[in-house]
Amino acid sequence: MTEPASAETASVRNPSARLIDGKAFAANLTQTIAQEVRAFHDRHQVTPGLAVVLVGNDPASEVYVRNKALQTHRAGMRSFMHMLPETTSQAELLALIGRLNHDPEIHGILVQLPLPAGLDPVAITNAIHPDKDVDGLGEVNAGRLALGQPGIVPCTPLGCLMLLKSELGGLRGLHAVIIGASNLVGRPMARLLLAEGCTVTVAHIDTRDTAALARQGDILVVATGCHGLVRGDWIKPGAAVIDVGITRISLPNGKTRLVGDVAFDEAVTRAGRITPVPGGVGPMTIACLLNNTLAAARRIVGGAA
Ligand SMILES: Nc1nc2c(c(=O)[nH]1)N[C@@H](CN(C=O)c1ccc(C(=O)N[C@@H](CCC(=O)O)C(=O)O)cc1)CN2
Repeated sequence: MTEPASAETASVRNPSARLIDGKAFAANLTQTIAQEVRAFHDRHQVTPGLAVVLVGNDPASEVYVRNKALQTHRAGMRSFMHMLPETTSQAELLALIGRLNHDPEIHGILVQLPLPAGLDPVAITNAIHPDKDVDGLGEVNAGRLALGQPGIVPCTPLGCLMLLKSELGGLRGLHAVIIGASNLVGRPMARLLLAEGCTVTVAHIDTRDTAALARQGDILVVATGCHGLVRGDWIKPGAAVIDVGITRISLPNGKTRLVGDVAFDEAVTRAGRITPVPGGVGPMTIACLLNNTLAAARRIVGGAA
């Protein structure tokens, strides 16, 4: 009698993973948020407002904050951009955050990272009022997530979780391996997956034999900023691979290209599902920011829809 194909043999016979289309998912989510923003406005005569603060001239950050403003408008919310010079002092930035904390037209505040050297990202993130901390990076919201309490969840891990749940359904009992332990992605991702009932392993810069750990993951989330780190043979056949890395590399023809932390051409022959770069996790980060801003406005205005 022929044995039924396991996830492993099926994936080896079918060498191309299913692409997880984060761009399409994010577009749908943004459309739903826009409808909810209209309903919220009809009920409360309030338009959710998001303040984004950029210090300095990092070209990638400039692209991200421009896209945030564009998507905020598309969702029917108000966008308040604060573009500050590289020379901005910690005291000046804290004073701005203080004003935004008290501004009734602002329901969400975000300071774009990374900040220029000399500014303390921890002190600055913690200065944002927890109810307006739509990045979920301050100690109050991070603490709530660590304790399994409701709060605002960081945008990129929230986006990864939405993609995983829509692809896999329930995650309970799966082994999730996360490579990278940053406060922005790896740590909150671990807490979210733990809350979903996954067994979670976090590999980091000092981990020995990360490849061997990665091979155990039914889910593999990679957020290291080290492009091409994860090779095809690091991936458990049939695994769901979420590539958070985005690096712009130069090509021999003088052009540039965005690539992830996963060697995509190799991974696609082993994984069951995989996010591309671009078009995978990145667009979800901005859609989840809109999601968090609407949720913050709902809480601030009175908890109603
Ligand atoms: N305060 C924060 N700073 C940073 C965060 C964050 O969540 N909060 N995340 C990243 C950058 N980021 C959002 O800020 C971000 C990165 C990438 C994308 C995105 O849509 N990427 C596209 C490609 C875009 C391009 O052409 O360059 C994709 O992957 O398809 C959105 C947001 C660090 N800082």
